[in-house]
Amino acid sequence: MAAIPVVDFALFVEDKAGTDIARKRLESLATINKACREFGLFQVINHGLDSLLLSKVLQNAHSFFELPLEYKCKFSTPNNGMGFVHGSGAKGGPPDRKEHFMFAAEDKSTLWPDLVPSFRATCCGSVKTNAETVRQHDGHFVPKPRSSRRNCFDKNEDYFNFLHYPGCSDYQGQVLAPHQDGTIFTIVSQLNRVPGYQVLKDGTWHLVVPVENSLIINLGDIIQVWTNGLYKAAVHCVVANKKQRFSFVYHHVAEGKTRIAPLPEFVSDQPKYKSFLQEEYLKLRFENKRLGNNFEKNITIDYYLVD
Ligand SMILES: O=C(O)CCC(=O)C(=O)O
Ligand SMILES: [Fe+2]
Repeated sequence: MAAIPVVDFALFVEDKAGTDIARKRLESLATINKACREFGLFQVINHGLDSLLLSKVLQNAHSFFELPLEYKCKFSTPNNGMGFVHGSGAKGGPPDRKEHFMFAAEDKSTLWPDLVPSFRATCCGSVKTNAETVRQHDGHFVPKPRSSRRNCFDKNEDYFNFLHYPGCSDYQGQVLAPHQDGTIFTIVSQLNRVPGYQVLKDGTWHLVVPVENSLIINLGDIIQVWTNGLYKAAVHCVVANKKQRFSFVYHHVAEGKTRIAPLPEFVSDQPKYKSFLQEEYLKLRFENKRLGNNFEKNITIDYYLVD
């Protein structure tokens, strides 16, 4: 079975010179490049996200999801998909066996659960450190469009999601349906290291074993379009585990008005995708889900394929 690489990001920040470190950096970049083409995903260690902060995030997730459903539902905002969501999953497909709390990095209107006093501060702290990690490392795997570089990341429209998958003793199937993220990329922390996250490659599902203090970097649709299909948006799902599982997921998106299209340096023949706005694609996906369209009709990036 093909192994999913674990890349050490410390290599890129260490203030060291020399041929040995230069060689290791090049090797890691080659590993990342291969993983992005094959899986659309790799794991990283020494990523700059403080393990103490992540353990606080886990404590908060425990405290919040243990609260009664009735209380948690007060934090639902169905018109924008943010806040607390119980279950969900596309209509016509199996329901997802999970609950989550989603918030946008810059959204001041988020309602925070008062019964978990440190929830908000921990979340906001993680926004900052995630953003720093991205700034430091995204150049190793994100081919940024030169023309729109300036406006693409100026405005932070990123969003975060806490997920809780209750332990399943009588069910072994998927608890989060297979999908690709409509983002540039997504950073997943398998908070309590309970396995479940799987990625599809050549028709086979591969478990992404949670290595201590690691994060999953999973490429989204936007990188697939920018690279004209060279890099894959990871097809991923979560399968049931006897133990409850917590994850913390950071969705990194381009500024809404960014026009997304294959970058010229990746197009040798024909562009495979038509151009679109990042916000238009996210809205289309959300509306499609909200209106309960058929499972088969889920909007994916194939919607923009050139005929
Ligand atoms: O819970 C996980 O590990 C993955 C969640 C996920 O794929 C998502 O939020 O898009
Ligand atoms: Fe996802």
